[in-house]
Amino acid sequence: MAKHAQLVMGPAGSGKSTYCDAMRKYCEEIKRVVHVVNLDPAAEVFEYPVSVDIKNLITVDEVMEELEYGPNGGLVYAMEYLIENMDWFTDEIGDYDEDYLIIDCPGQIELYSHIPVMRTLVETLKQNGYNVCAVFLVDSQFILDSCKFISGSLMCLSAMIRLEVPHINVLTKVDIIKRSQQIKDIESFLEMEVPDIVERLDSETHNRYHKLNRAIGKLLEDYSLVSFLPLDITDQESLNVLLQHIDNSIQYGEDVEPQDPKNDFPDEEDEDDYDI
Ligand SMILES: Nc1nc2c(ncn2[C@@H]2O[C@H](COP(=O)(O)OP(=O)(O)OP(=O)(O)O)[C@@H](O)[C@H]2O)c(=O)[nH]1
Ligand SMILES: [Mg+2]
Repeated sequence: MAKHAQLVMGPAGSGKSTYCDAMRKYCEEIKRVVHVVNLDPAAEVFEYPVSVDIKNLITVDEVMEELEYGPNGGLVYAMEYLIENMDWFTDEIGDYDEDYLIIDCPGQIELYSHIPVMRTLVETLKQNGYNVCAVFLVDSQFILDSCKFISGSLMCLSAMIRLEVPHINVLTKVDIIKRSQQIKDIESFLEMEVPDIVERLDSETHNRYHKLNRAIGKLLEDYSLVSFLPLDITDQESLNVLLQHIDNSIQYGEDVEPQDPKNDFPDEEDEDDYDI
């Protein structure tokens, strides 16, 4: 039987560890046996029980002390050390062969952009029989205008292209957006077609960038990338919809009906939006 894992990635503070805990709790409620793997060698406090912890292999503090690296260099060194010790990782996850893994990654963006750590990790998981879904989290507050939206989308695209596994982009902290009355701004981005986003971008940038705006728009359109699933972790139904998308992408379970992420925005006035 195929094994299944979510690789939870995204920039610093985007809500990865909070998501891992919320998703773990939700999975436990629906009687799915899950284990959370911590791959952040600088993490200090955990909300979730840690089943596999990179800190048992190496910590950023050790690297900083012994090699006199700074925190970012220390993190990169520790992740490269993990890659050189993939046997350790394979042994550790081997204890949870039957179960679903949720893997909490560090937030340094260079891990996703220009060093091959995540790619090697994904390859190792695949070799061990795992179907992996990349769950890429972006803080919803960072896509509230078209420039940020485009840069967030390109960040997701770069991770997606490097990993070559099913990929789901998630907008986190929607509970905050709901409270601050900015939900309509986010909704308008999620509903917008790429040409409209480019038009909006044009109106916010100098003429000399318009050609570039269109080229970026085409890139995003070609990869069908402007697709985010909004997540309000205070709403069980929001977690349910996201989990169904992830399950569907990695063929977990048999009766999962796919839905268009753009239609799944959690709407306080219309709870029926979530009915599947
Ligand atoms: N209200 C709200 N706060 C959130 C949510 N997700 C995360 N936070 C808060 O955002 C901060 C960062 O969350 P983390 O889960 O630590 O983010 P992270 O991506 O794991 O951060 P790094 O590991 O440092 O990259 C914390 O203060 C969380 O409590 C959310 O869905 N809603
Ligand atoms: Mg974290």
